[in-house]
Amino acid sequence: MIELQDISKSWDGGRSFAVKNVSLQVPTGKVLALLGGSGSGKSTTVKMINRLIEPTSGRIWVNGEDITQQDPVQLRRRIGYVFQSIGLLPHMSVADNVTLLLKLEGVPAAERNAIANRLLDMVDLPSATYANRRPSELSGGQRQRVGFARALAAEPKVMLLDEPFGALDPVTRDTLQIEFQKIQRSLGLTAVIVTHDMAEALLLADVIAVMNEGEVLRIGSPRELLQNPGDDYVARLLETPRRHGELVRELSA
Ligand SMILES: Nc1ncnc2c1ncn2[C@@H]1O[C@H](COP(=O)(O)OP(=O)(O)OP(=O)(O)O)[C@@H](O)[C@H]1O
Repeated sequence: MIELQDISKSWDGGRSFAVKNVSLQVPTGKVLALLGGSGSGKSTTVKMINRLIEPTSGRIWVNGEDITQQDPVQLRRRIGYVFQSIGLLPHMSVADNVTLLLKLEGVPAAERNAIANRLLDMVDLPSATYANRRPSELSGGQRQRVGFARALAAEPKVMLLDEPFGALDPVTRDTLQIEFQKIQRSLGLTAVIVTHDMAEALLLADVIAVMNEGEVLRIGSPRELLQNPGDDYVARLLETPRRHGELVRELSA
């Protein structure tokens, strides 16, 4: 469904690379986590999939189509995009934020309201309470849910999520991770999720690609990485969730 072939991005004419020779495949209905430290090239990689950034070289296909052949605006309407700062419009109601793109496409108001209500209920923001609020009247976690609902409004088959849970407290993050997983599975979404949190990648992803300095160091399922990190850096990233898991198990024994 999503394929990156030998993708590179340089901002300075080839002297250094934000992303270097990255090749990845995400099968239909699966979740790929791009995991790595700050500046490792995760966001740049994900933004090349919806053409917010153009690669210096390499090719990308989404659903069998070369994305360079597609109009970027049309492409972005078909790909859900959730990011940490969310970008809700403050003067609009929650419902209008969710269906903004549909309004631009000329969908009538009554239909938009019905869609907004259904999506808000889906992300556990009961529409009777939340549809008419302004974004400033929501908590950070609730705003992130609106961001999800908005990304789902165009019924995308592909979803890109850039650190969607990064700014949330651990309990809210956990709840939203589980809800995302439920929605992703029930809609059969193909997703790429950027994270620096190994525990999140282990929990949510079918495949994890570990990035460092613009390159993919290791690709594998959570089980494959746990059984064989294959690299010192990957092993170090796995240490924290492993230690936490063991500690909790010991304490509850
Ligand atoms: N517009 C830009 N111009 C020049 N360099 C850039 C630009 N955007 C990103 N970079 C550089 O590209 C590299 C990769 O950045 P990127 O945002 O992809 O990293 P990241 O892994 O997503 O990091 P973080 O977790 O901190 O968001 C960094 O060294 C960054 O400084």
